[in-house]
Amino acid sequence: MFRTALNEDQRDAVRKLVTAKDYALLLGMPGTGKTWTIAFAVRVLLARGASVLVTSYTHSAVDNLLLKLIEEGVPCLRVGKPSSVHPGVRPHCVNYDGSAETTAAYSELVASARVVGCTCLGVKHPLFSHRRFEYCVVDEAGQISQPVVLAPLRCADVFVLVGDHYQLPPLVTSSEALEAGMSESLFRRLCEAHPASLQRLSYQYRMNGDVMALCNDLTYSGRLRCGNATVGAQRLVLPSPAAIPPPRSPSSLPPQLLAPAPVPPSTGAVGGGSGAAAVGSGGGGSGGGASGGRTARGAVGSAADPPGGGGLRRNHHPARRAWQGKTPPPGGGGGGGHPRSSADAGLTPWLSEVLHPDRRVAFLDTDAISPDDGEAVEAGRGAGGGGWGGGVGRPPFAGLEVRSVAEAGEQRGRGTLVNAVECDVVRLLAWGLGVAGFDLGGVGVISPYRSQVQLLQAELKPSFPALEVNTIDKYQGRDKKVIVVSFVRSNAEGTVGHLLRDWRRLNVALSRAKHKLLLVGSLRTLSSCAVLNSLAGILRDRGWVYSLPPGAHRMYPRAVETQEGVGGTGPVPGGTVGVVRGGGTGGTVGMVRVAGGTVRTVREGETSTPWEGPGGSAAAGAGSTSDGGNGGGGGGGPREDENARSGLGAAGVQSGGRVPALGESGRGGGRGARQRCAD
Ligand SMILES: Nc1ncnc2c1ncn2[C@@H]1O[C@H](COP(=O)(O)OP(=O)(O)OP(=O)(O)O)[C@@H](O)[C@H]1O
Repeated sequence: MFRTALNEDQRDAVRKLVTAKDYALLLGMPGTGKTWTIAFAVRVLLARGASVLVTSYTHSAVDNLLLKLIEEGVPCLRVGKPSSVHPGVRPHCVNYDGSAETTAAYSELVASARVVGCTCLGVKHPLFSHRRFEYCVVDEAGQISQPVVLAPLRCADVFVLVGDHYQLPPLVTSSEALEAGMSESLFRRLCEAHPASLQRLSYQYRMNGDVMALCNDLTYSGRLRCGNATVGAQRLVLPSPAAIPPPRSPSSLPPQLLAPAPVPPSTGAVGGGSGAAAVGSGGGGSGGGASGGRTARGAVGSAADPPGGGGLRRNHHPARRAWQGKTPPPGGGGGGGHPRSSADAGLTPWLSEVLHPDRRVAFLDTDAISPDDGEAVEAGRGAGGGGWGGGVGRPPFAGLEVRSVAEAGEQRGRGTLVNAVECDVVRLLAWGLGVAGFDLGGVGVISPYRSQVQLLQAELKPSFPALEVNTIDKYQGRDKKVIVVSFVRSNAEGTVGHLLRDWRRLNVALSRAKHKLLLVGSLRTLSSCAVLNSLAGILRDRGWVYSLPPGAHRMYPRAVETQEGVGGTGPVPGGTVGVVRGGGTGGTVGMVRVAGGTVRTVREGETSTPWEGPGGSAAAGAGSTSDGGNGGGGGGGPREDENARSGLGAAGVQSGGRVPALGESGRGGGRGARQRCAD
């Protein structure tokens, strides 16, 4: 009867859901098949003659479930504006064909449907005033506030809440509402009050063994398991790894390389190379199979590291040479064969190293990139003579405050927080993946800060349109083969901010990658916060910290070139320049904060006039707190600078900053302010 094969946990879950007398709870860790299981349970209920209301907070979550049901041939009715509904579900929208010409006919459609899908807020539609269902299934229930979830629950005799309260809680921005406990979902409350009603799903089908081990160590205490050995062994496959050229010192770049070059295609091999067989095959790595991450730890630390050892700290150790030897020789591969100067000889081929398929998780530490001793600055200056965008302390934009990259990794404006060095590193990673023939549609770049997302989008999308850049919050429920996280925070004071201190946001960020997880940040800064220090400890223990060499973000000439053409798209409004930089290509780029927190890159020489460029309003994106699903939920998003957030309370960290183990309440976190400024 059913095509879906369930694992043991999923079978237990279906049993629990269909036999519930009043309610049941399903806690599904990332990628454990919640949608898969609910769809199965709904079909069982239908076979027993029941009716089911399928709901969630966002349109995308409702449609995700309906798509699965539609795929299985289940007749569904969708209530909601067709323009907000997934195209695959649209034909199932109520009265989509226009055949119901009267209100009575319209109501009859809803009254007779056995499976109806609608957002929680959509249930306020008059069509639901007389309609009752035997069951109501709420997906992503851990993210829905109590007043919102009550609306659909009152339409049914039995309800099922599905979620994971180890991921982000409901978004609440009002401090009054927070004090009243509104950031705690009903799902969480019931899980804690009535654990007997709870069924857990533990077998995940998303992350490879190393990514899963990281989530297990930090959040799930080893309870997350691989659904099968194939999932555990997944790794990046690069069609042409040898096409990644060797690094160059920016000072040695020949002038012809400073002209714009074609952007590598997002798919297909670029250049040749013979290293593919060496690095693209085999299912090695660790943590595969169905064992928990903790038990695999010892093995992971040794066997999973690429030959030559993982981790930056060992970067210059002779033992690493064997692995480095897999990268193309100087001048080889698809790098264009430009002659390398003697200054290039000792450079670490970090891009080839971190993109090596055996390195399935890596923290790329930026601390050595711009050391205070000026070493990196030396590397960053060079051809073009502009150094860091016209020189430290020399504002190229009259009347605008300038902060130089050399002074701090992060740059703050009023309401914005960006890190241009991280942006450069991410650009190189995307470029390297593209050069190696990887489809960039399989890459997601995420950051906690909306302004960093805007910077990344402005600088990366023109060159790499297939790449998806978004906030961590918006990525909940999503996955990609490769995930790159830009942490942003890098400062001498060790200030991390509320967004990153929320372990649930961190958990979401770490659990999105299927084949490769690359974390970009300042380990020194991040280690000053308890939760992130735990993460740093785990990464160090496993040998997954890779220290980027000085000047790393400027080493690969082709990628430096991609900066060209991504600058300003309109006149510069008044505001604060967060960062000014050059890169030796003659096109100095600056960051400008404009009203509403929107950040634009601009070119030297542009004037401070009101913004009229494409993309319209400077306030676009600011203050929006939902994914476009339903609105509501708490007004404008908080600003991203820490000052603006002060007074909102501590977010999501239990006493001592420890991440609560599975089964612990973590209530301190739940009561804390949720700073989803990124949304
Ligand atoms: N029993 C199973 N056997 C094989 N594959 C499965 C099984 N259950 C789920 N999957 C696969 O696991 C993947 C994740 O499933 P699903 O989207 O239902 O997970 P989820 O828990 O809803 O994910 P998220 O964490 O994004 O909410 C899907 O590709 C699905 O096909």
